[in-house]
Parts: sequence; structure tokens; C-alpha cells
Amino acid sequence: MTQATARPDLAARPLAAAGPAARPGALVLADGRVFRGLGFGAATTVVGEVVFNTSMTGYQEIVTDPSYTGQLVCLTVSEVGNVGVNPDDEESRAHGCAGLVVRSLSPVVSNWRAQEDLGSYLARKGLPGLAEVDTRALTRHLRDRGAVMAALSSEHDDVEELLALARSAPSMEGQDLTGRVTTATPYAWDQPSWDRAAPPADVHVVAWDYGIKLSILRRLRDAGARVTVVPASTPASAVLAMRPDGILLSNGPGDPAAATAVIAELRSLLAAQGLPPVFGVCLGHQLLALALGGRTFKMKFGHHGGNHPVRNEDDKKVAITSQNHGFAVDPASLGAGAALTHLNLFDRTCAGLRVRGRPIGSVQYHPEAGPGPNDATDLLAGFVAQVRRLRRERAE
Ligand SMILES: NC(=O)CC[C@H](N)C(=O)O
Repeated sequence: MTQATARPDLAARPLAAAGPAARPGALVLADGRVFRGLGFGAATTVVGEVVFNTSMTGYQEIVTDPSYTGQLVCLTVSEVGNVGVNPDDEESRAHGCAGLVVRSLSPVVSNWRAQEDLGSYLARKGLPGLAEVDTRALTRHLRDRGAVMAALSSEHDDVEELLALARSAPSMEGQDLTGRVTTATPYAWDQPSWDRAAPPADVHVVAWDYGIKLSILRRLRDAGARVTVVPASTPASAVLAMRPDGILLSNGPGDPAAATAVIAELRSLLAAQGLPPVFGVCLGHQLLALALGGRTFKMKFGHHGGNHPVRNEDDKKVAITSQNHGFAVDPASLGAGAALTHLNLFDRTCAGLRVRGRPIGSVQYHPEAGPGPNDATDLLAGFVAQVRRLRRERAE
């Protein structure tokens, strides 16, 4: 019997088409641990920091999240690739993780939105994948030992060569990667989420692009903002000269403390009087904290997944959130001018902050939920509502 699907040709594809070609590959950690597997996607060799992501869904969003630049992502979910990929779920067209590690690559692609299988998609993007890996053992190792540099090859399994590569890779600490992923020129964003009709846009938000996820832009548009995205190197004075109704500080890759030029611009932004609302997401949150004089630190293995409970310290409500970060803000370093607004209940790290007496706040997690639970999506809509309210009040 044929399955009803928009793409019957993709409904059930044999392993040979969608699954790993029988190409031996390996992931070799700088500490000497070796994980053998089968290469798929592009046949290539890369280095990066290995992290594990516990999301049950959303591998395409994970692969294309620019915050994973320089990282090899191990998915703990056991079956990957079953819903294929499509053009609407990309978080970035050009950036994302350096390589993907999975347990089982699905031999079947079956979803009405699917237009391609994961292996072909990764090959087209030049990204290596490694399947048939004992991802549970790898995850337990990372949990015990912490994030580690590694070499991943989907084209060979020469362990000595990969070990030497892994050992020569620079650690994520100290790396400013914002310049690698930011837009070269400003652009206007006017697209809502794929399943929404956008309301009229009545406010203008300028988003500083440190490696922005497209679903942040889509959610802002869903809430009625038109957005101008500007390069990470844009001076604060140029952003303010655009007379934005709101300013968004985006997510992005690398060590926040290393992004010194960006932090200097945020410091000068904060020195301006009568700022419109400012909202930071993930790297944007960390950079805001640094500009406020705070400190960030490297976490043992970070937070990457869609199951992180976060408590709002105002109303004590708990949201299950999507997270992806390897650094965090030390809340004790923030000083009296800022308050901790959200707490990660897994390890009591800082999940959000607010500047007292000013319309400035940020969260360490991902309210755009691309992928992840929707508990926190009201944060971006709330930001746009605040932008609208302040614009009205200031016009009166
Ligand atoms: N998603 C992000 O913005 C990540 C922020 C930062 N690169 C970190 O790993 O902590």
C-alpha cells in the first residue's frame, strides 16, 4: 500500500539512498578516546569541540544553528533523519555545526514537509556525519570529562592522524567567532514563521547579528516588528542613528569574553540616555552581562537540549526551555545595577537578567525555540509588546 504523503518518492527510501554509505569513519577525542562509525554526508575530516544535544526533535535546526560553529554535535536521540530536511527549518543558510554524530541514521524519510534526506543535505553543505556511533558512551564520557576537542572523519579511520589533529585544535575558550558568522552587510527581514501570516509591522527592531538564528527574526516578525539585521561590527552610534524602536542582541558562537570589540560597542550603547528596549538572547545575554562589568565562565559541558527547566524569579513560574550554550554568566559578578530574573533549575546557573530601572533584559536560553518547547515563546512577543508600548509612551 502506498503512503499518503506530499512527496511519495521520499516516503520510504532504502538504506542505500538515505542511510550511511559503508565508509568507515571515526571521532577521535584529544584525550585519546576513539569512537568508530560509518561516514555519511560529505566525505571530509574536521576538528571541533564535541558537545551533546539532548533534543528529541529538530536536527535540521541544530545543524544550522550558527552558535554551533566550530563544534561537533552528538545527538543523544537514537534515530535521526526520519523526517528529512526542508528549506523552511534552516536556522542559517550558510553557518552551523562543523560535524554531526548520530547513533542510527534512519533508512526512511517520511514527512510531508521533507524535500531531501539528511545525508544528501549534509553532503551538499560540505558537512561530515558519523553514524553507528555509541552516542550513549560518548555522552557519558563528555558528561564526566567535560567538553573536549576532537577530530571527526567521515572518509577514513586513521586514528593516529585524527588524534594528532584533535590535539592540535585550539580550545573554544578565547575564541571570538562572531566575525566568522555575522552578515557582511545590513539587510531587512520581513518573513514570518512558515506556518504564520504576519500581522502589519508597526515597530522597527535593529538586530545586531553575532550569528543570529532565523527563527528569532521570524518570531519578531510574527509579533509585528520589521527587523533590520546589522553586522556585529556596527558601532553603537550607527545603530542608534537608525532610530530603532527596539534593539536585539543575538545568539552566536564562541567565547563571549573574547568578543572584546562587540563588548566595547555595547558599553557605549549602555552609556546612551533614553535607550529603546534592549533584549539579549544567549550570546547576546552574555555580551550584555560583560558590557555591564560582569564575568562569564566556561561550563563543564554546557547546556544543549530542549528539556531545561528555568524559573522566572518574579512569579516563580517554571518554563521548559531550549538551550545551547557552553559559557555562562556569573550572577555574583553583575553588581547592584542588574538583577537575576531567571534561574536554570538543573544547576542553578544564571538564565536571565535585567538592568534595574531600564528597559534592558536578556535570557541565556532560546525563546525562539528552534527547535524546542514553546513555553518561552512569549518572551520575544513580550519584547515587541514592550517596544510598542514604550514607543507610544515616548511619542505622547
Ligand atoms: N547559543 C548561543 O548564543 C551560544 C553562546 C556562546 N557561544 C556559548 O556557547 O555559551
